Amino acid sequence: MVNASELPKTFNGPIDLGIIGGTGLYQLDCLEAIAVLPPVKTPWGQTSSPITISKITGDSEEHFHVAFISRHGLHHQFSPSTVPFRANMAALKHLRCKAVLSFSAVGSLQQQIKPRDFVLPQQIIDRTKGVRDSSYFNDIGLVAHVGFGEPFSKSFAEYISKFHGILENPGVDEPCELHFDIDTTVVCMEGPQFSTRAESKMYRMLGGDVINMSVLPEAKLARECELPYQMVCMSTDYDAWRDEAEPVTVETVIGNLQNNGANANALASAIITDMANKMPEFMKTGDGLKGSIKMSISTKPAAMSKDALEKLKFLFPDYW
Ligand SMILES: CSC[C@H]1O[C@H](OP(=O)(O)O)[C@H](O)[C@@H]1O
Ligand SMILES: Nc1ncnc2[nH]cnc12
Repeated sequence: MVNASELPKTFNGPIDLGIIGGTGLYQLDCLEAIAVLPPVKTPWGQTSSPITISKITGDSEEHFHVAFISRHGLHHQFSPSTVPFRANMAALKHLRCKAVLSFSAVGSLQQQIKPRDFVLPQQIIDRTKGVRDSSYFNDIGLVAHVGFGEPFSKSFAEYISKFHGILENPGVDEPCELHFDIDTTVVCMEGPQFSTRAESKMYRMLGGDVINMSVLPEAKLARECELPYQMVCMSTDYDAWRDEAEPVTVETVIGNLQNNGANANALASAIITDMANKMPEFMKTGDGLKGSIKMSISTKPAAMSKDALEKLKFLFPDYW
C-alpha cells in the first residue's frame, strides 16, 4: 500500500459518495486511496480530518469516487460536542458528493438489538443541548427552514438493507442482524458522559431503539445540503436500562468495535462495488431533495445578506 504522504493532496473531479466514519472507524481498509486532501478549509472552519479519496472501477470500466472523513479526527481528538459537523458536511457537498453514508457506534435500547447488530434508523429524537452549530441558515440575512420529518433517506436505507447477509459474527452462535424498519429511532444525546439508568429507561418509553451522540446535527446538515443521508448504527452495548446489568462503559464499547469495524468494511465494500457497477436511482435523481433549499428560504431577496450568500456559494455554486 502507498504511504498517504506520497499521494496527491488535491483532487479535481466530482465525488460520488461521501462516507463519515465514527468511533473505531478512522479509515476504511477496503478502499485504496488515490489522494489525501489535508483537512479542508470551509466557510464554517476546517474538517475534522484529512479527506481520503478512493477510486473504484465498475464492470463497465466507469470510475466511482468515494471521499472518507473521520468524524472525531484521525486520533479521536474531537468530542461529540466539538466535531466540526458543518465543515465536514460542507466539504462533502463542495466535493459534489451525491449521497452520504455515515457510520456510528451506538448503544442499544432494545433487547432484540444485540451488541454487534447493525441498525438503519429512520427517525431521530433530539436530546442534544443546543451547544452545537446545527445549521447553515441561522445567520441574520438568510433564514431557511428545511423539512426534516423524515430525516434519513429511505431509498438509501432500502439499498443498504439488501446487503444484510454480509454481516458476520465469528465465534458466536447468534448471527449479527441488520435491523431496518420505518419507525426505528435513534436518540441523540449530548454526552460526553453516558446516560443515567433513569434517562436510558425514559428513552425506551419515548420509543428510542438505539442511542448515540453524533447523528445530530449531521443529519440536519446533510438535509440542508440536499444530500441523501443514511447512518449505519453499529451496536456496541445495552446502554444503562437493564437493571440486572452494569451500565455501559467505554470498555464495553471498545470490546465490540473490532467486529463492528470488520463488518463496516465488508458492508461499505459491498455497497461501493454495487454502486460502481450501477449508480442507484436515488443518487442519480437526488432522492427528491434537489432544489429543496431554494424553496425553504424565508428571507426576501432584498434583505439577503451578501456575506451569508457568499458563504453559501461554497455549497450551492449555481443557486444565487
Ligand atoms: C466511545 S462511545 C461514545 C461515542 O461513540 C459514538 O461515536 P460515533 O457516533 O462517532 O461512532 C457516539 O456517538 C459517541 O460519540
Ligand atoms: N450507550 C451509548 N450511549 C451513547 N452513545 C454511545 N455510543 C456507543 N454506545 C453508546
